Amino acid sequence: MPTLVLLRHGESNWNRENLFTGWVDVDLSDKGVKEAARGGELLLEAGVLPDVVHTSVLTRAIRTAWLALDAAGRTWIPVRRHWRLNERHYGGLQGLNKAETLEKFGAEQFQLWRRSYDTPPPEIGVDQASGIDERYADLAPDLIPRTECLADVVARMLPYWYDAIVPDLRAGRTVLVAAHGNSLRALVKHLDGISDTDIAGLNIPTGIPLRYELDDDLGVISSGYLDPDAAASAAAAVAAQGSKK
Ligand SMILES: O=C(O)[C@@H](CO)OP(=O)(O)O
Repeated sequence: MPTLVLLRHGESNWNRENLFTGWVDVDLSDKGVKEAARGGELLLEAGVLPDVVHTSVLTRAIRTAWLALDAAGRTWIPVRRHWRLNERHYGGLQGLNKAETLEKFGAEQFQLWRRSYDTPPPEIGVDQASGIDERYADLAPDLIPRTECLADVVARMLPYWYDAIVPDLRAGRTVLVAAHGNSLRALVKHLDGISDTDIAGLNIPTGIPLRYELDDDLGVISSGYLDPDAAASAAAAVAAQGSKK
């Protein structure tokens, strides 16, 4: 029975400061480092030992994967990284404070940009796009986003799911995916068949492994956080981020 574990990176320095982050390569805060290690301890305690890990190309997910695997005694497993697991590109909101953005544009516009399925934030200019970062040097310029809504993330994430993650699951491996709030919301939407409307209410907490047991056709048999109480309160805190200065 294939097992898939989704792990959002630990708190980043910009999560701590309540800033929209997206593709900006922000590192973990001290609390995030601890959360990542705790995530690995939860894996160990639950006997969920990954055989392979997939991460985005952003430092906060890469470090989280390593810290969690270190705590679980699994640093030696194969690692694959891909930009398709990156956080949603937040366009012109990147670097802005969430509470100030809510105050300036109002709750409705804020929620549309932040959680609607198909309304992207304002686009950034070509010169500001992440193509200047060498980790994206081999990417066709057209593929480098200048903003994304969640529908865009689903569209760019799914090819990696089918091409790289599904084969590992079909081979019977326990697969860890260390990624981001919105790239994981896109994956959970796909796995659980959540509607375009209902996905607005789903928030993923930092550093708490979310385990899926899948059948041979990769349908979901069961899923749950390894620390459900902590996950519920942390997800509620993510949902409320607009009101936190
Ligand atoms: O800023 C971001 O990139 C994301 C994740 O931290 O934020 P939000 O939860 O508001 O989509």
